[in-house]
Amino acid sequence: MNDKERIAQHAANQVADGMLVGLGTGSTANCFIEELAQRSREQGLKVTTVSSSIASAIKAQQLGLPVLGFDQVSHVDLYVDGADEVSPELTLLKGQGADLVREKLLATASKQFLVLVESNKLVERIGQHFAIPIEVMPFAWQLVKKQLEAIGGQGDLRQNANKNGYAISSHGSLILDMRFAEHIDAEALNDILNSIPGIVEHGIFYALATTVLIGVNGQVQERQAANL
Ligand SMILES: O=C(CO)[C@H](O)[C@H](O)COP(=O)(O)O
Repeated sequence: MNDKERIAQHAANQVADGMLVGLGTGSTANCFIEELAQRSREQGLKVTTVSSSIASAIKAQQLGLPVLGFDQVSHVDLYVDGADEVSPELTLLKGQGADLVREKLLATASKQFLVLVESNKLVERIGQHFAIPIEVMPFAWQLVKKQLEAIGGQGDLRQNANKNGYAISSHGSLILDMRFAEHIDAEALNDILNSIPGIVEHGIFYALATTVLIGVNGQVQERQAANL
């Protein structure tokens, strides 16, 4: 079992009977979906799920997990997802996929948000390895980009996988991948991005994670948010 599978199994073991579980998106979230389905099959664990993406919903359904539509849920007990970067204060960078809106909705609505990462995702500051993904209304991208450049942002629209057009999010938005100067910290940037009209959502998840499970050299380390 590798570190990713180990943290996924650890997370699946924290799911209790009757929970409504939010499913994340990406390779780590996929491992968690597999582990959860296995517990449901082999131990009779009864759960309902809601998914942050169509890809994860299909995977969960194929493995026999019940998946509710997003508009059918009014609460979520536990949301489990990966991340691209995790800072020492447990701020996250997410969104290398294109499902930020649902991911942030689940992170905000859940009683607990459990984040699963291998140790290479730990960073000193958000934006250290990746640009910040910013979903924008298609008609607003130039105006938003100009405002981001005014605070020192540099970047451009994300290309699609074939590099023959622009990437489109699950909700039809364009994605600006922007880098910012080191002196703008994640909290300040989060506030700025939340306040610019035309931005649908962005990849900084500030003060949302309740617990981070870190897979490192065959061990699982657990970090709890300071405000708990
Ligand atoms: O935020 C995400 C998708 O929008 C993913 O959770 C993040 O990109 C990590 O993916 P992986 O588990 O494949 O490394």
